[in-house]
Amino acid sequence: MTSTASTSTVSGLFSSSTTASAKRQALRAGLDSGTLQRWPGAFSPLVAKLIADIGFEGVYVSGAVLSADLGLPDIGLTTLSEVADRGGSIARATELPTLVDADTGFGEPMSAARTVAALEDAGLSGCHLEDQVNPKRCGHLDGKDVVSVGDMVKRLGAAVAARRDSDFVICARTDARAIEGLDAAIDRAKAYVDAGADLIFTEALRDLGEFERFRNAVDVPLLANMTEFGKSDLLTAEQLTSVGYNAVIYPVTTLRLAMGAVDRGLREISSQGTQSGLLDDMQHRSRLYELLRYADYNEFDSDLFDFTIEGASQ
Ligand SMILES: C[C@](O)(C(=O)O)[C@H](CC(=O)O)C(=O)O
Ligand SMILES: [Mg+2]
Repeated sequence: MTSTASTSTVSGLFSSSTTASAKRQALRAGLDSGTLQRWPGAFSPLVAKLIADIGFEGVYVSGAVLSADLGLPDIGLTTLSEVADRGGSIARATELPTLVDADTGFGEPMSAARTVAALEDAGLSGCHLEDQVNPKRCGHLDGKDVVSVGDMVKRLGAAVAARRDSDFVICARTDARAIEGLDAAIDRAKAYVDAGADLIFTEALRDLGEFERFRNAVDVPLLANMTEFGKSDLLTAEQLTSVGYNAVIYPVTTLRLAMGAVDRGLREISSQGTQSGLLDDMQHRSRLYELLRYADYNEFDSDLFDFTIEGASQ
């Protein structure tokens, strides 16, 4: 080491400086705050850093994105270890709380219990468990099915019992709207609250009126899923706030944005033989280095940092 790093410079460089327990408290405080908590999906730890930098309240880790990233469809093929590992890497990269998609809990109630323990160990702030049958599928596709209320209550009960940090948020998702209708979905949500759910994920509601009806019927924090090209209208943060929702996820949005740009960019390189016309669409090296806090690592060891914007070719 060529220089002595101060504690403040080193803080958060190798893992977040906020403890898992403090992040869980922050998540709960956000849900109680009366302000809509906005949690974009991070397809990587780097994206989680950008989400924090732009000023969102939390980070979401999507099962659909995690599967797609592995080149797989979202049909329950991913494992608990893959989700805990990737979710943990993302949670570690940010000071914000991170909620992770735990699908159906990866099996029977005992597996749902083990899922909660593993996700707590990985430093996540909460997870959602859904009432779909195994194998599950994307909640905005037709042909999905749900387990009985009793089976989901057992799944949730096991998850709640396994929790060691009482601030770890257990979110129950009901997929029933698209199968049994809104009233049945609301009844299920009430049963899930009685089973110990802290937050209800109201999947695939159609329009603002349905979100409002859900809000009026259920007395715990509610989460809206603003995924694109699905069954729900894309409501604004203001609209969701106006009907009293507490949290919103944009689960696949950053992946769709990035993949759209990569698709266009690869086509241009293929047709033009160069990427030079694409530079304005790219994140600049200096912005990447800012997000990664390159300069602070350099202060830790001044042999590391050799980049200045002045010296860059573009
Ligand atoms: C929220 C979700 O569970 C996810 O895995 O991100 C998906 C999102 C999507 O496929 O658009 C879902 O709604 O089922
Ligand atoms: Mg999912």
